[in-house]
Amino acid sequence: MDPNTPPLPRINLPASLEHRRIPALPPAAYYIADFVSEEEERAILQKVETAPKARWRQLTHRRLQTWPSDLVKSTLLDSQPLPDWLSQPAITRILSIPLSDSEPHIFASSPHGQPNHVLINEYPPSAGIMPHKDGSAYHPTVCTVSLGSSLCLNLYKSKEDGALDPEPVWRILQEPRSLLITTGELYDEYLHGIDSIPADVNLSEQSIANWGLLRSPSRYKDGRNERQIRISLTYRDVLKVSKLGSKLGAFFKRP
Ligand SMILES: O=C(O)CCC(=O)C(=O)O
Ligand SMILES: [Fe+2]
Repeated sequence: MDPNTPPLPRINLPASLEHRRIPALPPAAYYIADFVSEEEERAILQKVETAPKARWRQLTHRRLQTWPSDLVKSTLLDSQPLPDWLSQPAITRILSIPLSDSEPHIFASSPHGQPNHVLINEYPPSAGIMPHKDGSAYHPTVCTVSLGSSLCLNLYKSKEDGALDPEPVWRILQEPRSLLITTGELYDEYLHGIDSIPADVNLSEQSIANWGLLRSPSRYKDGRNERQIRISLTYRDVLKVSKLGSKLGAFFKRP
């Protein structure tokens, strides 16, 4: 190849999110299989892995980091911006995709016009997360970048009596380097969770809501996904930001 030929753009984003809407789901969820390149994935994983030890919070089966900091009473103490490696390329790319031909990007109607908080979860192969809702601290738009391994996110509905129906209503397969965006009813009315199992099974066009948008559906034609370590980056806009944060920052300082 001519050494002067510029490298081909590795990421082809859709012209709008509408092109990547998951049609089987209530309004609205979007899935972009190739959201970051392999090179970008490696660079982000390296940053996550080499973060200072004090950044990690160890739970029983998984560990997590919060950037720029933990919430205090559902409030983000506005002491530091997100580091570059979390805003580039992910936030820039999210903001560059219009919702539709006639609408701006998905955070245009959120209080800060973009995500201001990132939760990083690391799941060993058999780890998951109990069904839950994300609560009222955030604007109801969740952007999840998956790295390292595929797994299924389950969506559940509460029964009339408020109890959880243990059978998921839908399953979404998240491949490495993908972006999943969930909004609206999916945020307010449904719960989401990840099974604590070493492999996702019974994967098929019938059982996986975003099958038609997967990068490599043929990889799962035996219906199985053996899990490896998966890292997820969850981008959200925290509604309440305290300017006091910069003054209190010293008390909540993170390395
Ligand atoms: O890792 C994921 O995809 C989900 C994480 C999640 O639901 C949360 O941290 O609230
Ligand atoms: Fe969640």
